[in-house]
Amino acid sequence: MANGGAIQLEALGKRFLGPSGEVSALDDVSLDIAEGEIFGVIGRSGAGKSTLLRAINLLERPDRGRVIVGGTDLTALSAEALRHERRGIGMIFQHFNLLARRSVFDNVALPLELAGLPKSEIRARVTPLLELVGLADKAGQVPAKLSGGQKQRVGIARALAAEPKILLSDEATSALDPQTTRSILTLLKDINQRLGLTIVLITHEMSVVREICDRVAVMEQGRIVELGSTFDVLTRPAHPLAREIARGLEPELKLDQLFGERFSTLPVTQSMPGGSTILRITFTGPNAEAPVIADLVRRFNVDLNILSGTIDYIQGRPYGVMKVEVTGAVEAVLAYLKSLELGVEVLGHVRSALRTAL
Ligand SMILES: Nc1ncnc2c1ncn2[C@@H]1O[C@H](COP(=O)(O)OP(=O)(O)OP(=O)(O)O)[C@@H](O)[C@H]1O
Repeated sequence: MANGGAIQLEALGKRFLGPSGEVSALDDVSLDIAEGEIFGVIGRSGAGKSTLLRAINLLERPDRGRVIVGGTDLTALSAEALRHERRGIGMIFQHFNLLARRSVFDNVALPLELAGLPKSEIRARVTPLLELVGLADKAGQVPAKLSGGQKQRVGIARALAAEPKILLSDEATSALDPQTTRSILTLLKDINQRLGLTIVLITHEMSVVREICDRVAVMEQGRIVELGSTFDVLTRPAHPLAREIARGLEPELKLDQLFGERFSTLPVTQSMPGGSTILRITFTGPNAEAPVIADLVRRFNVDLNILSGTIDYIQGRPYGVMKVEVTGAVEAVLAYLKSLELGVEVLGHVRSALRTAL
């Protein structure tokens, strides 16, 4: 089927009756996911991420709207036809969902057994999958003997057994330590590139999104509140929640602890002469790698104290964030930074130590 891994969600709605009344888990959600894309859905607990993911294979049937996968409207299919289409959509889970008594090989073979494939064909499919996920030497082990990362590799191999076009990942790395998370994400990226698989993953960790997603949707109360390339959402978030999540990746700088009661987020006024201003500068665009700090000091003769700085690569593009304390011609500094198309935000102001002492 051409375009088998493309997903179109059209005006999905889903309500649940919870203990405190009706909850709108999906509120008019429309979304196109391209074949071969790694798409992330992020948001707080209860935002509707799982409901959205599970709507893609109709494990959760929406009350309203259409789910079109590879050009086929799943919501219009008979139970039998839906079962068939679902084979094209694999799924992996936070808690792996492996069968404890079955060996690694037999766990991966299970969907093929259920589909009635002959033993020889099952072997011919499972063996290369175990190699793909790096578990060829564990085929005879039971899951209890494996680490969390290895269990998730079994889950991935099992999800791939039916040769799906789409892989849904439901918090697949949430139970893993950061290093194992990284290795699983690397594996998913590898699978995406080698097999051209579309991957839709939900997570509450922006670090996961940053690592592998091409695009990301941010959800809140059943709605998509921000949608864009991972780079754009991380570096230029528009919605307050997206901003908060993106900022969560930056090292925390407690300005009120650093400067005590001299720090204020209120705009600078005449009552605070001689103070300094704290700026957050983001380095993207054509001047992302220009020596801006030295330039500022030279041009405007300001005092500039670097409080924190990070440089990151998102989807292979450099992105830096620096927090600085500027004493002197702040207005001119702000105008200059903006003219360079750098992001700049005033985080607050610090009264001069001298005035406090008086
Ligand atoms: N089967 C259900 N019955 C009743 N309410 C449900 C059911 N499934 C989900 N909900 C509610 O729908 C809303 C969205 O839930 P959902 O699990 O999709 O959110 P989520 O973003 O995946 O959250 P989490 O990260 O905690 O898994 C929540 O308010 C949840 O309590």
